[in-house]
Amino acid sequence: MKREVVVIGLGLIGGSIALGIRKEHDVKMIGFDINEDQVRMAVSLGIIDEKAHSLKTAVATADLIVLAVPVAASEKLLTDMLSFTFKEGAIITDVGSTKQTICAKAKELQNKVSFVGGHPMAGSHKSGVSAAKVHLFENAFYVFTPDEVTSPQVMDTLKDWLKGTKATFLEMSPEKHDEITGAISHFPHIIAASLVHHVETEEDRNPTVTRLAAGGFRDITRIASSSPEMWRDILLQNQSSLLRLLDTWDLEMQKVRSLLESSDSEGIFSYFEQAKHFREKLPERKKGAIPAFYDLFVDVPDHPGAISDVTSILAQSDISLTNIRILETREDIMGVLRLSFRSEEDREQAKEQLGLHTFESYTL
Ligand SMILES: NC(=O)c1ccc[n+]([C@@H]2O[C@H](COP(=O)([O-])OP(=O)(O)OC[C@H]3O[C@@H](n4cnc5c(N)ncnc54)[C@H](O)[C@@H]3O)[C@@H](O)[C@H]2O)c1
Ligand SMILES: O=C(O)C(=O)C[C@]1(C(=O)O)C=C[C@@H](O)C=C1
Repeated sequence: MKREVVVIGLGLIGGSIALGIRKEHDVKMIGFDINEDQVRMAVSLGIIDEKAHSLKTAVATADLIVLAVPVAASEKLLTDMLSFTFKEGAIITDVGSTKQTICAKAKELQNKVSFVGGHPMAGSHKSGVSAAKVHLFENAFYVFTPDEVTSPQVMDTLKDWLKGTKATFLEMSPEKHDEITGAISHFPHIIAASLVHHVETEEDRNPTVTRLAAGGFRDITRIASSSPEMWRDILLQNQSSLLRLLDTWDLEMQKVRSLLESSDSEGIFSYFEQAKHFREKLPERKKGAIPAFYDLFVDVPDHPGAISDVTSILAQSDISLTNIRILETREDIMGVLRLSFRSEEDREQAKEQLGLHTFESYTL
């Protein structure tokens, strides 16, 4: 009999985790989602074998249960599970971007089943199972938040289940997790959304502002296209860290204001210089707060056929693209193509091949 895995929430992350598990384990993959379209899509993409008609029944025989729903829904599902029965030795884990509330709630299940909080720290602004990828977490950090009752055997079993994600596992307390992700993930999402609102306000004075909003603005606000439901829940569950970060952010902005008010040329230069140094010291190959995909930017002349020239070169070299996007940043002169690859190796190879055909390309 095959072992059974139940994934609750068949979206970007649930789908990618299911694919990662399937890569290394021959299991019966059962999916559950309140959105029937996502369930149908997950079946047709071969991500799950079948849908769970009743969550309670599916969970009762599962060896592994993965909660991959927005964090408030995870908290609610854990409450529902207080009346469920579980197979002996079963493990529940979640993938939520916050850990304290969920882990505290899961403690109530402690006498029935093992729970280990988890957070694969890579993703995308895209939602839904159609965006799921087996490589999504490759090289990313995957944080676990075991507690004092979690046995080493449970941790080993869970890591074995998830080894197909090719992520780097690490452990920390739920409190530390929320403090750190508050600073490097949750707060930046607030800033991205605020920047978009800021420009929207500016539109009243300057109606062309959105048409001209290009390069830098688009880069820094990509994550403002993420799921509002997911981010509402994250903010509410990491309220105290985020309120503290809003205070320190106010101080940061006051620092910039005073440099500008005093026309402190040297101070303004070193403000940017120090940020550049710190940014460049961040580990490049790891996923996480920094690019979730291996992107390459290619300058393309504005003439018909230029894009197909680029894709043909890649096809001839057997390099697969995971995404291609035209960035309208340099109207009428030169366009920029953003090509996304599955791995660093594919990106390097693409850069080399395009270079041989006089296409200039660069990474950010
Ligand atoms: N998107 C990211 O970049 C990212 C990265 C790491 C972790 N996470 C975390 O992963 C979780 C899922 O995020 P996602 O990006 O996959 O979202 P998603 O919107 O792609 O998928 C979530 C799915 O959960 C389903 N769902 C919602 N409530 C449910 C319920 N009560 N029962 C069953 N299904 C339910 C939705 O219908 C949807 O299909 C969130 O907790 C998020 O914090 C997200
Ligand atoms: O790349 C993105 O779009 C993301 O926002 C991914 C991101 C992040 O902030 O890095 C978002 C939330 C998750 O909990 C983990 C990863």
